[in-house]
Amino acid sequence: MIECRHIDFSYDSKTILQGIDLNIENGEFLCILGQSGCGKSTLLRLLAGLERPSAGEIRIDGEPVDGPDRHCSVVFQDYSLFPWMTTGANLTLALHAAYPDKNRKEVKALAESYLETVGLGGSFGQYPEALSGGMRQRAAIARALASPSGILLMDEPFGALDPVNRALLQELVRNLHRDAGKRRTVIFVTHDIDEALYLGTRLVVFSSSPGRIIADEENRISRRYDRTALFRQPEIKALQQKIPAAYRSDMLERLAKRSEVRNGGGI
Ligand SMILES: Nc1ncnc2c1ncn2[C@@H]1O[C@H](COP(=O)(O)OP(=O)(O)OP(=O)(O)O)[C@@H](O)[C@H]1O
Repeated sequence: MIECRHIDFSYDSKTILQGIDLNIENGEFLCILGQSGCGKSTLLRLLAGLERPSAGEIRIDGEPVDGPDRHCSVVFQDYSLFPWMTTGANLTLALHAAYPDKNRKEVKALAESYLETVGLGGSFGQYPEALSGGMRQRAAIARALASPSGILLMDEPFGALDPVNRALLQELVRNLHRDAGKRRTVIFVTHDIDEALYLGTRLVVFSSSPGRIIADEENRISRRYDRTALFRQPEIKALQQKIPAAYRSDMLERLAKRSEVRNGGGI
């Protein structure tokens, strides 16, 4: 379980996140939405232990996060692979760390099976630059899955993909999450509300300047239907209204504040 208690975060004097209280249960697929610059990636960096909160505390399974965290693996939009290593070597590196008792042959077989899982069988000896964007992102997902961490942090992982590859990878990640049950928690940043509704069992919306949680919605039916049927459900249609409404009210609030400041300043 991940607990964020009253998290504040600033860069220099600029407050990026303010008062984030968020508990995430094992097995959740939490999608984070919000305008550009509202601090979504910053929260992922805090969860991964790559930054530390200015105030508040993050705990994973009861332990405070105070450095790069072994519970988390990360997939970014720009394909988180080492470009100087083959796809296979990218995976075996993660696997050697995860399974120090396995020999080279066993680790290689395991890496090949992860590549197979994401539809990349046969790409073990290829370098990332020889793969298409969609293939690189599959390999990055395979590497994240190969690490023993139960928490997968995904930062707009499909943002650079064409619609067909995007849909295929959504399917892949959704199935992998469903099959892992409570063993895999996913925290997924996206700008795409429909992607969040298809993948997420819970959707959180951040306000901007500073980032605060302005909506927190459960999506109880996300795993019950295929894509076409899901988007016909009244619950999903309601969320398709509710989520943009949260964005709109945040924007109106900020515009109102700005005009208050202007009027106060006599402009
Ligand atoms: N290293 C840094 N130094 C100073 N400010 C930073 C740094 N990294 C990010 N910021 C600022 O922090 C704020 C939040 O950035 P972050 O990347 O978390 O936003 P985001 O919601 O993920 O945005 P996007 O949707 O565009 O990816 C932005 O205003 C950004 O300019």
